Amino acid sequence: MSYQAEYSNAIENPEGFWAEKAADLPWYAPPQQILSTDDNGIYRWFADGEMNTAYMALDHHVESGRGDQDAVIYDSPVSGSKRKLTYRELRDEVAKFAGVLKAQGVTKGDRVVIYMPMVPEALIAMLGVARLGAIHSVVFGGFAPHELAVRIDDAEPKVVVSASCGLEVAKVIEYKPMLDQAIEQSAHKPQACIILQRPEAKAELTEGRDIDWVEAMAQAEPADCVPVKGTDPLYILYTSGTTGKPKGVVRDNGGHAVALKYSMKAIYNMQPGDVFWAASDVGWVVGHSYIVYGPLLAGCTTIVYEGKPVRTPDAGAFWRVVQEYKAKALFAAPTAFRAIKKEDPEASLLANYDISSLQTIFMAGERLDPPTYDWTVGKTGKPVVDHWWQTETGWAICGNLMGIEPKTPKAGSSTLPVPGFNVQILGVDGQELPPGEQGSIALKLPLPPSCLPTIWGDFERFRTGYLSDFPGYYTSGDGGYKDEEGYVFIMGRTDDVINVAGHRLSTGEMEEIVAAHPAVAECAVIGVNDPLKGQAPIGLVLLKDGAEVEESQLQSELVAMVRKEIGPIACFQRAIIVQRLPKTRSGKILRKLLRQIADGQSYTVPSTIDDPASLSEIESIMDSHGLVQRNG
Ligand SMILES: CCC(=O)SCCNC(=O)CCNC(=O)[C@H](O)C(C)(C)COP(=O)(O)OP(=O)(O)OC[C@H]1O[C@@H](n2cnc3c(N)ncnc32)[C@H](O)[C@@H]1OP(=O)(O)O
Repeated sequence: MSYQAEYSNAIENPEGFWAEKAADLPWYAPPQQILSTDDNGIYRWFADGEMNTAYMALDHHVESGRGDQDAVIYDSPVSGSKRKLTYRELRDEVAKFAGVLKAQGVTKGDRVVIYMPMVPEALIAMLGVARLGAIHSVVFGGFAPHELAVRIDDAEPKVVVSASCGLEVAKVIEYKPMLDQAIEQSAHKPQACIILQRPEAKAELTEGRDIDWVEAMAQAEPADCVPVKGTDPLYILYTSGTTGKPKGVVRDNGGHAVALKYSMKAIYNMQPGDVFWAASDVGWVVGHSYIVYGPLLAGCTTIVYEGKPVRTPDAGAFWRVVQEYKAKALFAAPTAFRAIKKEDPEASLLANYDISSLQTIFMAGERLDPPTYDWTVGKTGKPVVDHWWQTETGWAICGNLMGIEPKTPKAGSSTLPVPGFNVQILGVDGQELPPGEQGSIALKLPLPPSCLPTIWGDFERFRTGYLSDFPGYYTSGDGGYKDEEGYVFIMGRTDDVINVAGHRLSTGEMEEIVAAHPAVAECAVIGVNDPLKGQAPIGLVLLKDGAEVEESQLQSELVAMVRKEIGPIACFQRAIIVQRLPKTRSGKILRKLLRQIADGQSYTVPSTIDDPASLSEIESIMDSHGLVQRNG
């Protein structure tokens, strides 16, 4: 089948196309209703199908003879441990953990928050929740207590699952005190917390609320899979929006399973039994889709890696893991390869390893810049596939379909739309733009299976945030263009969301934190180009009249505040004092112009500017602080 035939089939006959893909999964009752609309008027997939995602990902494989195959390989250079679980072992652990949750009263539709490091128990917890037809919400371990509290209040979990600690390079991060602080801050109180004690730190358990993972598992009765409808939620995953309140992206069980199973073959060219490695974290959508559900639904072996691309112990870490487990596909964010390139520019450590099992390197999570693309292709000799997707979709919108018809790649492009996604570049008037012209990237409805049907508890936010800019389309929030051959080039966000080391963050939220400093009258936080992390946030701060504070003192206080409220992953390290911020006559800060100045790009002064002199003024302050990049 050619790419074109597959793509046209999915767009022209979506119900037939996805009915066929759904038939590739073991439903309890196969869906008769393939595409329908819900009470909000949103397209939904497989509404009347009956299924259980954990059954499809585990029990089904054991029943069909895959029980002795490795399901999960855990490799943790930071703790010095390795462990393998077969499909049978994983199924049994998951059934027992589902029993632990059931004993706490967790039933279908209940929420369970999971705040865990990269250990197999994180997957066991996720799949255990899915087994009961409950809804998990995994919170990335790099988030601070405040972020966890916001998510606890929104998801209102019956139970929280966590660990005593996470392990970063040469440091132990105690999770349990952060969980305690979060629960103290949140209005909603979970009735129980299940805590995995790790040898590197022992957590104090709160009497009457906290339960020891090992003790609970020892007493647990395995629980059976609970059937759910295709449209019942499997998980909520929070992602940054333009304000401080994250958006709870809701993922259906049915569409998710169908899309991920399809993607494992079509995009990643994986067969049952192959080893797939997504070097991400279960706290991100890449981790949900391609550390946990995609590989397991497809009968592959997945690698859970608790380490970094560098410093664990060196920049050969990725090549070592590929060699040791014969990984066929490696999926990571471009920032990981920039980190390797920085420490080992000639990739000389690669010569120590045999990476012949590796067929393709996949990258996503942020824009893949052409120098990183060229370096990775040049040094590894492997095809590199840049693919573009979002937490909201759960899988790739554009990519190079390695299992259908690999296309000639173009550096800077995520190749072509994936079957099911009708990708269009729209101008401000909603009209499709010709090749080469940059505009908003919009997806014509219906979206294919797995894409979000709502924001948890806030349909209106979903409607206004995604569906109201261009009627009949989903607005991605990313801008870009297509070339004459239809290749899609993603150029970056059109809103105030930034991407730091593959972590999607809100500058609006950082502004709220910075503005809370007693000396700050007003501020703008912008994302500027960063050679390692892709983007980095910087704060431009206007002091209150009479406020007396040294710039360096203010900077360290603001850095500490952002770190405390959001977490270390915000990488907020620079803040400078300015005399005024460039604004329109109606008082809107010209953030895009500030970004262009910092990135050394040419810019057009808008006719609506209040005072054009404010631009040269701010440029000279930013320049004097080394915050203006000189290109070329
Ligand atoms: C396609 C849809 C999507 O976009 S899904 C999102 C995909 N994104 C990803 O997979 C993320 C890719 N990025 C990474 O894996 C890391 O950033 C890599 C490249 C490995 C670099 O790691 P690192 O050197 O730690 O830098 P960083 O910027 O990530 O971390 C900054 C500070 O945060 C800390 N941190 C990080 N992770 C955790 C964690 N799980 N728990 C606790 N702390 C964490 C780091 O230690 C670092 O702290 P510090 O500032 O040094 O004190």
